[in-house]
Amino acid sequence: MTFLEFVLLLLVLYYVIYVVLWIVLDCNVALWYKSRFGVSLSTMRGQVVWITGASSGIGRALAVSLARHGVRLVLSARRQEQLEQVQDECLQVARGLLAQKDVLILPMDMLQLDKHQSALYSVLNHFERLDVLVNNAGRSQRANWTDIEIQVDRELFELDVFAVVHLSRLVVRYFLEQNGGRGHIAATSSIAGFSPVPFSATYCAAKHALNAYLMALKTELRKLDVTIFAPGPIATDFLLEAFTGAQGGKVGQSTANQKRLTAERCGELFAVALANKMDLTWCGLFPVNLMAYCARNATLTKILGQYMTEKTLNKIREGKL
Ligand SMILES: NC(=O)c1ccc[n+]([C@@H]2O[C@H](COP(=O)([O-])OP(=O)(O)OC[C@H]3O[C@@H](n4cnc5c(N)ncnc54)[C@H](O)[C@@H]3O)[C@@H](O)[C@H]2O)c1
Repeated sequence: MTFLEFVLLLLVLYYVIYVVLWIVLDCNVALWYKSRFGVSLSTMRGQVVWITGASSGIGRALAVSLARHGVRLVLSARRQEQLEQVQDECLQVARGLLAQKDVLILPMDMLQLDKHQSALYSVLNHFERLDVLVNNAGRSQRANWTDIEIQVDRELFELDVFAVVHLSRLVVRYFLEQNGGRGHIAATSSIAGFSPVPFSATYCAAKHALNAYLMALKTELRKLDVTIFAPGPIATDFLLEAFTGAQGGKVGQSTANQKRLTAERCGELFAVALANKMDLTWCGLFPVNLMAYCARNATLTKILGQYMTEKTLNKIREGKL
């Protein structure tokens, strides 16, 4: 065998192994590797992590994963009662690593931008520090592109983009002015944030915009850690509250019996991404993971676009394939 043939063989082997990993793993290879051999979550013990949208789904699962390792938490969402339940769950799994004062409940509506500053003061008064902000609160969408009212585009962007950017700016200023420029901003984006899917045009655009805002932040402030965590379909109740195309509309559907990654697994992987300060990671069951890889590669995206019909894409994201 010539040297060239040997190199080609290695290249083919490399791709074969990678494709197999894309099929069997439920997240990107780097995240899977960090979950096994990366920095342990216990290195975050004592840090203060503020999670928005912590009352249910991914936010709740992330809070529980972090609490297990003694990470101090600020839990924000609109519903106090649900936040109290998450607080109880966190204290239970922490098994003595956390006391009640270590899990602060801070109810807030992300859309009330004028309350963001006082919410940040409350966090700092309570803990005297903040290490990580996780922008997780958000709503999805199901609607035909042509039917979406412009008010819906605006409302979705208000919550999924502008509220996140506003709160993040305040926290980044705190990092710059009182923390030597060090700190960590994270957000729950979506695979739809780099690989558009049908019937969620505003949502796809919002998550793309969010990614761009955060990537731009990282280019300006290199000392800052920025994590974009992009899940595929996850088994949460997010479709109950998801936007439609009509103003005031909600999809009101359950995701029960759909093929989706569990919120618990998603929360664990998100926690690993934070502990390892990863910049862009994603998770999802086959074929979502494979699609995410293709979307990151322009040539593969073109090929995928030619063979995936809108029906197939929709089946995948609705957990029916
Ligand atoms: N479930 C999925 O398949 C999936 C996939 C990719 C990305 N995501 C993203 O994950 C994040 C969490 O969604 P989820 O699936 O856990 O759904 P969820 O509905 O269980 O959680 C959404 C959270 O955001 C909060 N929230 C909504 N509007 C708010 C407001 N105005 N102010 C404060 N909090 C508000 C809710 O109370 C809840 O705590 C969202 O940003 C969503 O876009 C979800």
